Amino acid sequence: MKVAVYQMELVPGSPHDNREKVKRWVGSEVKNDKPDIILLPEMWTTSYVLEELQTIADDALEPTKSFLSELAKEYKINIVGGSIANKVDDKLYNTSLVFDRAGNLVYEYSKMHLVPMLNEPAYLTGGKEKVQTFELDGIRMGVIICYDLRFPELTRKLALDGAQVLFIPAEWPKPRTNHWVNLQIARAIENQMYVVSANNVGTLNEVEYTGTSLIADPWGDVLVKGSEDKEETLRGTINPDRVIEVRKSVPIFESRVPELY
Ligand SMILES: O=C(O)CCC(=O)C(=O)O
Repeated sequence: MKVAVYQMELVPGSPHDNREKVKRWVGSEVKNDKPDIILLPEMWTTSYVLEELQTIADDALEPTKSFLSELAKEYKINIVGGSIANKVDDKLYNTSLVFDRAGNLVYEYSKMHLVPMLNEPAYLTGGKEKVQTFELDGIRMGVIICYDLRFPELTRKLALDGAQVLFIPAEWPKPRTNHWVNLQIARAIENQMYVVSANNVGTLNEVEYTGTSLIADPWGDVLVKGSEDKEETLRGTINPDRVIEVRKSVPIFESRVPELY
């Protein structure tokens, strides 16, 4: 399964411009070498303009849900649509949308861990639904959003439910780059799964975002890593046999004793 990640520089506060950017990017990536699945960053329609979100967020996932569904259908590709600011009954959620090649919404997840360091709880509401895995082209996968990466029990739950691939849309700031990179590799090693992330780049309100999106394999080897400051595309391949191979050679899932911890 071929993956393309959009490490994107967002246009703050302009969902229309960001949707146009994504449309152009998908068009050119498909022409270059058609991926099976694409990944976008966190809050890619609006960027991190928390104070403006009440006016510019999607309304019950629209219009971005229809936009991504049409893109998936037109190009016959799977889309892990990063996440978007989503208003439901005046509450704002940070919601990820996943589409199959026919444009069907196969999963949605609202970020459950809100970031105190960025004052997110003052603006956003945490998702309350239990996490689930989803399947695309016969491969079981999961998605978490940015700060969720710091909670290993969340990713472990997805792995125990059969996920072989973890997607992470993010808007992760530069001062904590080492946490961003090392925690992703840790999640790949401890769960013996692929980790595929899309962070953004650029600066907003004096916060610099750190790029370094990556694709790590189930051994924890980084197959490809983005720069810290350039918009770019990362490409890699997911091979489910590699997950099985690694899980056989170091059988941690068989060695667990969860009744003791
Ligand atoms: O955990 C961090 O250091 C950054 C998290 C973050 O920026 C986010 O969840 O949007």
